[in-house]
Amino acid sequence: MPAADDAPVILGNEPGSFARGVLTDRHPALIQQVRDAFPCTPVQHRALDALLRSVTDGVIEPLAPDAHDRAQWEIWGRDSAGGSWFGRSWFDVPFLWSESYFYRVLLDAMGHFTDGPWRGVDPFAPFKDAELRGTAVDDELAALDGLAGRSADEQALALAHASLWGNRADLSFRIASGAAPTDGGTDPRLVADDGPLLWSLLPVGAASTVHLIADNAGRELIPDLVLLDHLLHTERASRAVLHVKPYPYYVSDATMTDVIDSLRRLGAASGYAAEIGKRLWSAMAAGRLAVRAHGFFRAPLPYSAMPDDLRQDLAGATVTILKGDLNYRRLVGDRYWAPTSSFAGRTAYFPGPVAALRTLKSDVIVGLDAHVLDGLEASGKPWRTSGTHGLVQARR
Ligand SMILES: O=P(O)(O)OC[C@@]1(O)O[C@H](CO)[C@@H](O)[C@@H]1O
Repeated sequence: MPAADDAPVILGNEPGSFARGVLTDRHPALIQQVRDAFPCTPVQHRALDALLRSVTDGVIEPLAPDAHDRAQWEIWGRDSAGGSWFGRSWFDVPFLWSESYFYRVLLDAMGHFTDGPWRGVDPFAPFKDAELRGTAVDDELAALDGLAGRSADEQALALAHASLWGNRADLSFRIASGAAPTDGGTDPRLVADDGPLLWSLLPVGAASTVHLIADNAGRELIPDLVLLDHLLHTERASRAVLHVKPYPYYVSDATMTDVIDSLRRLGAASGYAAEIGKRLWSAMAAGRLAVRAHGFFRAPLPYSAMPDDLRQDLAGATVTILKGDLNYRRLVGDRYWAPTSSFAGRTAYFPGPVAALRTLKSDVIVGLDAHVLDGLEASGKPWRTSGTHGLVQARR
């Protein structure tokens, strides 16, 4: 796998690849799940049928002429040779692009952008709600009580790991379980751990501003919020900015509605979770915690293409933390990089110090030590895509 900038872009057409499996299996299954979760109208059923036909046998169609963002997607759909992804097979265009566009068309099929009763309805809300109301979240919130008596450093480590593994919807605040070592020991599931560098970027009392680019709602967003509360409460940060998606995206990606739901869930809990909920509520009122939903967060593009206003905003961060797999793909570029190529090199364009907390769920990976890579490859297991491994990577 090449280290150079011309590393192959991940497409969906390689037989047996993870990307192809997402297009052939996950997208049709998701259409069915959405169909089953809502009392769909004939118009919606027809639109979902059309999307299913398109993703299985057809080509990528442009948005309707009156779609509010048609012109934007036409620009985003240009290839580097001046052609267009529209009219091509879903399998033959960049995976990042086809996945993003799939979600855009799915929202259209459900009438999300059309005047009428379905405008603004989140097609993924039933799944998000079920997760947020589930007993697993009760248990995870109750487990926060066990953290209250620990040192600030132990809490920081446990909460960062909870945020990381929350990306697998497998968060664990339970330091007693040994899942997330708090003694400075290494978590064997981490393929890279720049935790010490991350903490060195946020010394106590330095009036830092931390930005966090969120990923999923529910069992990931709650630990993300708890982590931000910790950074504010312990004065590792004096301001926090949470970036969410401007509309529902990638099944469970967090929107402002999800932030509100999570804050209400924390506030309605008991014990330490409720205390955290109250602090976050006050931090919002005081402007110490801000939420933003820039349109670029739903773009089918890497962050190297971010617009100037977002670049300037992130340039004001002491450190920007990116959560999850998709943000990682967009951070380093959705390509088959050499796994040992440098994380700092791949992210040099980013407008300030940056950190990634991610469980591995797709083929993209950089910044591995050669011996770590050898061990992973020797395991014979699908370590890149199974969500069994995670990473903390950072650069100043
Ligand atoms: O960003 P997340 O939530 O960690 O994961 C998103 C993701 O793993 O799910 C897709 C498969 O459905 C991948 O293509 C994509 O990267």
